[in-house]
Amino acid sequence: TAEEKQKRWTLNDFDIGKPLGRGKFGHVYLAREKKSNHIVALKVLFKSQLKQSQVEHQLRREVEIQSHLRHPNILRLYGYFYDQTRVYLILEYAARGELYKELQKCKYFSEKRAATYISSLARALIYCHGKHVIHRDIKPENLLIGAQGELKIADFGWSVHTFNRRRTMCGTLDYLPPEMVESVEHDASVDIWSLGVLCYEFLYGVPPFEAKEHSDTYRRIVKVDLKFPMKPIVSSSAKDLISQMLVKDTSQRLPLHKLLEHPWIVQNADPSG
Ligand SMILES: COc1ccc(C(=O)Nc2ccccc2)cc1NC(=O)CCSCc1cnc2[nH]ccc2c1
Repeated sequence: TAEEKQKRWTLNDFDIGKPLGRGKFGHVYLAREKKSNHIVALKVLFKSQLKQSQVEHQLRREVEIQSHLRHPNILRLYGYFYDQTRVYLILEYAARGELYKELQKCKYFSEKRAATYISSLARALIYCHGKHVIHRDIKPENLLIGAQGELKIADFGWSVHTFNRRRTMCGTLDYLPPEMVESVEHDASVDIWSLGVLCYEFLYGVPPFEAKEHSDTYRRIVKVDLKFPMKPIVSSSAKDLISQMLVKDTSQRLPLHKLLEHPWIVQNADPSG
């Protein structure tokens, strides 16, 4: 609400619960806001670590970006506060946890589940691109599952406004499109490539360009060395969609709104997302 928006939060406003995980810059705890009993995830970041990694400006930009994003498939950042030594992010709590753990457990997803996830992510990315935000780091580790089974894009550690594109290498190579691996200018179409990689991994349980060595993954990405295994059985319609997203020429990648009209999505995605 509006009053929650500008309220000055302090640690005393929350009961702290179990640890939810440990990020690069700090720990995340389940927490309950005392007055409303609202369950949230409280991410604690150490100022000292932010300073030594020179990411304070990035955190400020991210909080700025997040405060304008409202979408059912994007994890909310409700607010933040700080004390002498720490910065606290008040984040939405995704009750069904981390997607990559679910993917490890199931090995791979059914076509209906994969299509439902991909279409909800496409709608979230269309929303972000409409606000000139490209995410650039769509991978299973950055996705959480809400109480109704809906997917939430959860980590904006690398989202940037399209006008100030940066060429930092972020995390694993598997999800990076050729133009980022070759470190040339890139735009919102990087998210289409990553969504194609994600769709492949949802259906096969491994990313399309996986290789033992980084150098081999790099070679496979820039060559777009896309192969579909015989197992598990995947419909040709799904392969057709993936082949239209994993295209080297960024202008030839299937636009996100066209993805939502693709037969595989129309026939398999649950509209409620
Ligand atoms: C909108 O989201 C975020 C916004 C900002 C940042 C962030 O740390 N930015 C940063 C930090 C330092 C330097 C620069 C930028 C992180 C997130 N998101 C997460 O960290 C997701 C997991 S924490 C939440 C959460 C929820 N629900 C769960 N259910 C199970 C586990 C779990 C875990």
